[in-house]
Amino acid sequence: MRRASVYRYSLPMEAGVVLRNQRLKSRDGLLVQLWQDDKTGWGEIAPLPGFSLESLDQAQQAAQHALAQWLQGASLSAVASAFGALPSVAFGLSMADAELREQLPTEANTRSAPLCHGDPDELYTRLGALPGDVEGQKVAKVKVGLYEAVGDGLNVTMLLEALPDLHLRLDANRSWTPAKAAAFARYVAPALRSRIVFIEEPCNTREQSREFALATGIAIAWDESVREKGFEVHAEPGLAAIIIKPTLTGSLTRCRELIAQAHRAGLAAVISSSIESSLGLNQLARMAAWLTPDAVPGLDTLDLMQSQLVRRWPDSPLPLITEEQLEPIWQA
Ligand SMILES: O=C(O)CCC(=O)C1=CC=C[C@@H](O)[C@@H]1C(=O)O
Ligand SMILES: [Mg+2]
Repeated sequence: MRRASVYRYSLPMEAGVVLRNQRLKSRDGLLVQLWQDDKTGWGEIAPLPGFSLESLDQAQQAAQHALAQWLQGASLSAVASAFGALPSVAFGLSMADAELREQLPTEANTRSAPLCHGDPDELYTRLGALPGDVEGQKVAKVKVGLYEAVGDGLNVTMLLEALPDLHLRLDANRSWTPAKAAAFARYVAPALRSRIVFIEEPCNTREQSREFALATGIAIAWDESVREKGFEVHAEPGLAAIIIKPTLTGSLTRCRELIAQAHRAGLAAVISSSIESSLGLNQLARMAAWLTPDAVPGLDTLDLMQSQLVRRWPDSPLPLITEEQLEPIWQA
């Protein structure tokens, strides 16, 4: 016997979370729970405002339609894979299905790359205490491109000089012109550059980012590009990794395809958050342990929220909203 429930959640965010010039006051999304005989599985469908093209209402309609088909006996992974245009729905349904069918291993990699912001002294203490990854490397992530490029260069230099075993991932979200990117690099000594694991999308265009990598010796990673029409994974000089945000990318099958392509091309694949709740983040951490065991995932976004949802994230002090506190908005 099959049963399904859909829940809608709205989690208050910390004041001041701004995404692509838009203040995000709450993170809104859906949880889907499936039952079949004595088994159950959860999935999260949470289109990210400013990034996802689908709205939450569209996602909810599509999810309910798909679940109705599943209840009639259709395979959910086949139905989910058909939602190419609604990646958040494809991802959430495919994860619920994978949990139900016990295909998603339970071991999780919750040791993600910390997102660095705020007071430098606090940052040194936090990064100094950071455990190493499988290769013993300490990896943290710093956003750049929000203020002056020269300031970013100085800040990165300060961190790398203060912590000799630190490796940094940087993320510019395509915000630099070639001149600004060059100004940044001028303030990072060549000897320090190899400890920049990569910088995600430094420039406005892919071509400019490639030129930046070649000119500076600083490796780059594709993030936004991975979700653009016609993108194909290829090894390229200066390219170190692709970033995969499953909520923005699609079904588990689609994500696995991209990860396999990256690995075949000799690139790292980094699973990263689209600011999911603690339930979604836990599932991403399980995906990371399973499919990208050599890459520390980018999942340090729970602190942007004021509570956890259904499943706890290790060591998080945030209060938990439990399953019993959720009211289904749809059941069949
Ligand atoms: O990749 C990570 O380590 C965390 C996720 C992260 O940085 C982001 C998630 C979602 C939207 C963006 O603001 C941001 C990004 O720019 O990649
Ligand atoms: Mg980014």
